[in-house]
Amino acid sequence: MSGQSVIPLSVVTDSLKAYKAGEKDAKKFIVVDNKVYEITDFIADHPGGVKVISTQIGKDASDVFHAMHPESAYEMLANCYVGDLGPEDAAVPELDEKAENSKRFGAEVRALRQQLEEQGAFQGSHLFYAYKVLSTLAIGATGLAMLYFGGQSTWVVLAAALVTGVFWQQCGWLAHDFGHHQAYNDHSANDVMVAFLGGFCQGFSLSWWKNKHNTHHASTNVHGHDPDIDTAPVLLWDEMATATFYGSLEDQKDSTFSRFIAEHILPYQTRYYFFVIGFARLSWAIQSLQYSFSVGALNKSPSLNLLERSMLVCHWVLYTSWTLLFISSWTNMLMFFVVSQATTGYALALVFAMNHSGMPVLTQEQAEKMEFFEIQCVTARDVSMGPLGDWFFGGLNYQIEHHVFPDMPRHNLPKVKPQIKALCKKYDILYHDTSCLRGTLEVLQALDVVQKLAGKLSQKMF
Ligand code: HEM
Repeated sequence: MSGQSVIPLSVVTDSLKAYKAGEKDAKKFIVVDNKVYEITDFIADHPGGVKVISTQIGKDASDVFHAMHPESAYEMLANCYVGDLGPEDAAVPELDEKAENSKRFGAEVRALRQQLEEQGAFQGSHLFYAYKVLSTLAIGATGLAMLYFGGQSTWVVLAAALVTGVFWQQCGWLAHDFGHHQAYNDHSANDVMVAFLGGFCQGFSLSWWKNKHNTHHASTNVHGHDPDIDTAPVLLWDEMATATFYGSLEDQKDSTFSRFIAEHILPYQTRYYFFVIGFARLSWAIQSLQYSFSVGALNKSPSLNLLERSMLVCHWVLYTSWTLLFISSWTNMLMFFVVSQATTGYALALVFAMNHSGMPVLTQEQAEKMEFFEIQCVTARDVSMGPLGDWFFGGLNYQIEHHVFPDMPRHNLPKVKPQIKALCKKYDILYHDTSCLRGTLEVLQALDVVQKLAGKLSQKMF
């Protein structure tokens, strides 16, 4: 189609309505920089996965598109071009005061991104990442050496399990950075690093992680869309999820297990929260294996598939053989397994909970009226800490800045913090920056509010 075609905005928004109504054959469109792209056939082949691109059907995907794609994707995007929005649609004239404010905020953040790009703030420091990779591998080597030389002593095995747990956690943060392409401009170089650090060292699948995590970034804390807040029936994080979960039970009269959880477990979730997060690492590692060996690589590349799967297999083979070879008794082997898995579970989950739990959860309708950048600011929590805290959190305590600029290298996030904070202040947009203790209390408070609601719903239902 010629570049002169004008597509009414209603064509795009109607595709969202049709998608929500479950009309599978309806055409699907997105807008990027006031240009309309038809993605109906492309969705299934999207190299970033079906799930994440689907979050943007019928919407203006400009900011999220710019944040997640290399130059090569723009050439592909051009193939889907069908026309421009009309000038009246591009201007979006009838906005209420709140939406207008959000729009102006978004425009300033976009301008800031441009300015920061020109200053090189999105170029990862190779020295920083070399240091991070080597120092993290040194932690892993220390754990291994402890097992090798002291596998007969229960105390040394215990210490080695704690060190291994911290090693996996730090590998997770580094894989996260590479997964967002923070270190290299070449995306495949970053992906190889994720396969090594995330797959081989930590036991998590690159594609599983990207599918889940990028969808989380594209629809942060949006009810029904963000996979990170969909943790039922283990934990419920907000009232909407609670109402949905209990509501769904009415239609499933035969779901004895879910009904048991709803009646006897969830109304006590604050009490068992600290117990259950100890299993987080094991659960994610199992999900990784299931995803990698059933769904496979996101972009369907056989070589990436092979790389991912062999990294995961090597991880488990080496972990098991070193446990069997270096630890002298079965009880110490069991202890090593439990403590190493649980340490990573706690070290990852406590940080994740602090990132978004207890922050506003949005309905799809609320999110549609907000700029991408506003959603990112209001749904994330920054935690102010010293260098040790920054290390433990892997820089994710600058969660607001990370969500506004996911591809910005970790080492530059503290530098842009004052700028994002000032913009939020200027536009009266929530910017929540707190201490580690306060953040933890907020997470527990959120769990408690939901626990009480679960109790009430359970009393009504059973
Ligand atoms: C016609 C529209 C689109 C085209 C042509 C396109 C193209 C691509 C391409 C080529 C890649 C691989 C990039 C790489 O080499 O790393 C990719 C990855 C990705 N895309 Fe898209 N994309 C489109 C729409 C979207 C939309 C609307 C989203 C919304 C969130 C999205 C999110 C992603 C994500 C998260 C990745 C994974 C990036 C990674 O490897 O980490 N894409 N896309």
